Amino acid sequence: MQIPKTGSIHLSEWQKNEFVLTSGTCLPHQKADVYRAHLTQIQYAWANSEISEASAIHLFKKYAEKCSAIIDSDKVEIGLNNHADSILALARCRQNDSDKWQSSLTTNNVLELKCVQEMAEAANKVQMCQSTAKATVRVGNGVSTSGYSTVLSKNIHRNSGYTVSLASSSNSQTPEGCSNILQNTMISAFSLAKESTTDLQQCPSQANIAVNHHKELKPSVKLSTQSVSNIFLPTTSANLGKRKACYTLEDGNTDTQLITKNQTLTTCKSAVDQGFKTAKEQLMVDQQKKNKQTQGITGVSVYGSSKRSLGTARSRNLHGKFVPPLPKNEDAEENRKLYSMSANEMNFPTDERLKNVEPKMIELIMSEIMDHGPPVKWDDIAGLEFAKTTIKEIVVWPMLRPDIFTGLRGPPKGILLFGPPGTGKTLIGKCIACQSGATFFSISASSLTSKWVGEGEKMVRALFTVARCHQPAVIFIDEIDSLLSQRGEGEHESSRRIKTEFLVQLDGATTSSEDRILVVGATNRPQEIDEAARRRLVKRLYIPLPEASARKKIVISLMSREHCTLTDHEIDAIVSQSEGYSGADMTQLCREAALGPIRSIKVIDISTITPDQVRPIAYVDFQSAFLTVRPSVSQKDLELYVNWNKTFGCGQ
Ligand SMILES: Nc1ncnc2c1ncn2[C@@H]1O[C@H](COP(=O)(O)OP(=O)(O)OP(=O)(O)O)[C@@H](O)[C@H]1O
Repeated sequence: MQIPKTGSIHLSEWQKNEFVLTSGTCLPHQKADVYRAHLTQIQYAWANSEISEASAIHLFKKYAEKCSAIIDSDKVEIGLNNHADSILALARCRQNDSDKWQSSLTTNNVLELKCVQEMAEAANKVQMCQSTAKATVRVGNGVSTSGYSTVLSKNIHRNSGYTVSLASSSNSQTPEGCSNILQNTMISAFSLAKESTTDLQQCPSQANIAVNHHKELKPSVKLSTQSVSNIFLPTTSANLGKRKACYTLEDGNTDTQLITKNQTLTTCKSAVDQGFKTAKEQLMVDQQKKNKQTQGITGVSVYGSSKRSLGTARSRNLHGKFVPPLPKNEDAEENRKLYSMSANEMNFPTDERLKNVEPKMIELIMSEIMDHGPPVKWDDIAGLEFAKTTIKEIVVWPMLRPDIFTGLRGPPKGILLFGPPGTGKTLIGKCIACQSGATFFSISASSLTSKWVGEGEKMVRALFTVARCHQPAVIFIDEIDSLLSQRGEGEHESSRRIKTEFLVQLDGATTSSEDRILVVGATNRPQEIDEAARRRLVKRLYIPLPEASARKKIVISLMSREHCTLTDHEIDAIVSQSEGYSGADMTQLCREAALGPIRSIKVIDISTITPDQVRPIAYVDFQSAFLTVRPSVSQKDLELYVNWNKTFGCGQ
């Protein structure tokens, strides 16, 4: 064994202690005392340059670890930690009496505590028996620097539930001397604590009291609920000139900075810290680790916290950029994997409401039904002025200002957009979501009945549940007629169940004033929707074919992004020629015309031609396009819409 040889490490004392250790009859607390004494001696020796820095670090670490192993061990035979456990258990029992308990202890009234006053008195007594040595004690958030302080803290904690550190400055009055006096103080502190639940409750948070008994200073007491007192051992008076360190620990600074000649104690401290942790410190470290883990996982969570993050992401301002709830980049695969894991596997806090929903369904809804496309502005929708104005008034404003649109002004929970295909119903649904800051879920009703055979009903339930978690939300159901068609003889059982579930969910959204969910149904066959469903979709808006002005707007808008030579006159000619075309037809017409210049390139040149060599789109290309792109809506169908609008529609 490596034994320091000279000076303040008294060889005889060291050997005597070693003998106690190896006697075989040594009790845990005696062993701990021996190690503590060793630690003290090592520090003295180092402070007086009697041993090298390297030796000091090595020895300090070694004995600090040994000491800690005894103090922190919960085993009755070899450890001392059981007392603390008993106190904590006792405290917990008391705590159960009142969950709402709050400590009455404050930094001001703690000075009036009997135990604190007694401790101050004890400090004075210790001071009397001190030599001229000096000690500096600082209270901080840092971990204990010396095994010695920890041992003292432990002793006191065992008895009182308080963590108290005493700075002893004497090399002759090593901890035993001080702790004897402190024992009495702490016993009374504990008695005091026992008398009051309040005081016992203080145990977990541990009032840390540090007594500064610097000779020239009056004893002072500091208390901080989360701090661990620190103590730095002093030098002897005989070696003041050789004193190595000015030890400083700032309150609240866990990265202790010890200003020493060679930063020695810092090294020493970190060496000690690595192996020497009190039970409380270990608990705090473990707790922090746990918290970090939870936060880390929550960071990628889509549910639970995501409810907030999605909410934030979507609560953009009116013209803010649409932020998709899921990143559409290489992380998508990662997210996909995460969603496919069950909530339990992921071990993150899920939204309570999602607990009964199959993770598989949540994944589908998040990845396939929740829309992540580019934002749509009202201006992107050509024409349809009446529908747009109505929707802004009855849906978007109420969603933006639910505080004003209350009671009778409350928004409808379901609207129906009906009209010929390709007239912008989906665009409107998306625009409502974007402009009202809502999450947009878009699903085709036919996929509910065909894609998730046997599971459509569950899917409807899951969809509304997820939407509820991401409010405000717009659920757009295309081809809603296939979901809500009138009941007939041949109606399949599963379709009937889906429909029932949908109506139940819609009713739920309607009756709950807190839910900010809007169902937008779109159909080309409004006449097939049954009465019950029609009644629930209170606002039924006709989305007709685009008028001339709207068609012109579509052409101009699409051509503005291309290299084209269309004159105003030519555009007007295209508009008049496209009477009866839907918005989608107009788009298709423009696409077809845009291919004209490419078609005029010789096949042999297609691989070498540069983009600027491709000629601009011209009127002639539209003439050709009209030959292949025909209107998709028949006059007969149009009449049907107009009639249905007259009967059930809410428009002009
Ligand atoms: N009013 C419009 N303004 C601008 N573009 C439009 C308009 N109507 C349709 N379009 C174009 O047609 C495409 C299809 O429109 P959308 O999907 O909204 O029609 P829809 O009425 O939902 O059709 P469907 O009934 O077949 O589902 C749009 O992407 C857009 O390019």
